[in-house]
Amino acid sequence: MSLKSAVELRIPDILHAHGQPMSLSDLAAKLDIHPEKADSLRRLLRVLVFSGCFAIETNNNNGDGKGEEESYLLTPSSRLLVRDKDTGTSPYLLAMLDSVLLTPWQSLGVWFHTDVRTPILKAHEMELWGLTGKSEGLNRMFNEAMACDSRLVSKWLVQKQRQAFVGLKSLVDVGGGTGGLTLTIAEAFPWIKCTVFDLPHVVADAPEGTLVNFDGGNMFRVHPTIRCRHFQGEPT
Ligand SMILES: C[S@@+](CC[C@H](N)C(=O)[O-])C[C@H]1O[C@@H](n2cnc3c(N)ncnc32)[C@H](O)[C@@H]1O
Repeated sequence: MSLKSAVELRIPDILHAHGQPMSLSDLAAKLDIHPEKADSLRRLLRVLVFSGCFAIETNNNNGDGKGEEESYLLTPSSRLLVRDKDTGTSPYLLAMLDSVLLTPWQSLGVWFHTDVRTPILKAHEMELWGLTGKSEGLNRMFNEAMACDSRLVSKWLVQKQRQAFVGLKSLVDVGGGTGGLTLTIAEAFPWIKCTVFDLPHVVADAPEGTLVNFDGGNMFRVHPTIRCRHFQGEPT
């Protein structure tokens, strides 16, 4: 939850934009937090330094051990939290730490005594993809989370695994979300007719005017005629 707070406060973006170690006082000023919370900010950052999310530098401007000030900087893991088109994974982190996914943990022990299929179903009386179909905000949050996760690997896939696409004329990404992965494939291999198949409320949130066709339906009821399928994650 400390990391979630840091992402909500956009600390990774601020440290990234600063371009050099940032002092606690500069960071507090930039965040515009309540003056009484400066020490709480220092404690929050300490926790995240301890877990390797941020690094700390101590500057002694006078060289006499007095007037030392801590400065913070990104590490390789927190660099992945900078909101960036290709590698930013903040949307994924925020979705995974959203109350809709944390609430089921509160009744995990009880769930073991029941015949209910998943802890999410037990807590919300509906599976995750049903819940996203009922709330536009939740739908968008999860679609962005899935897309940023896919973007992280999509460049590697089309550059390092090109042979997997040789000879393909068409491809359907079943459960392909809003096309985070398939858009990269379509741009890299424009001769492949790419389609994303996902639930209607998900494809409704997909970008328009791209090289990818979007088709909405339930994968357990509709079986498109295709020669290559991409699956990610467990079917619900
Ligand atoms: C782990 S996510 C995969 C996300 C995707 N690979 C991307 O890049 O965004 C699983 C996807 O399966 C979809 N899904 C779940 N149940 C489905 C069903 N019955 N029919 C079609 N799609 C379904 C969800 O809507 C979700 O987008």
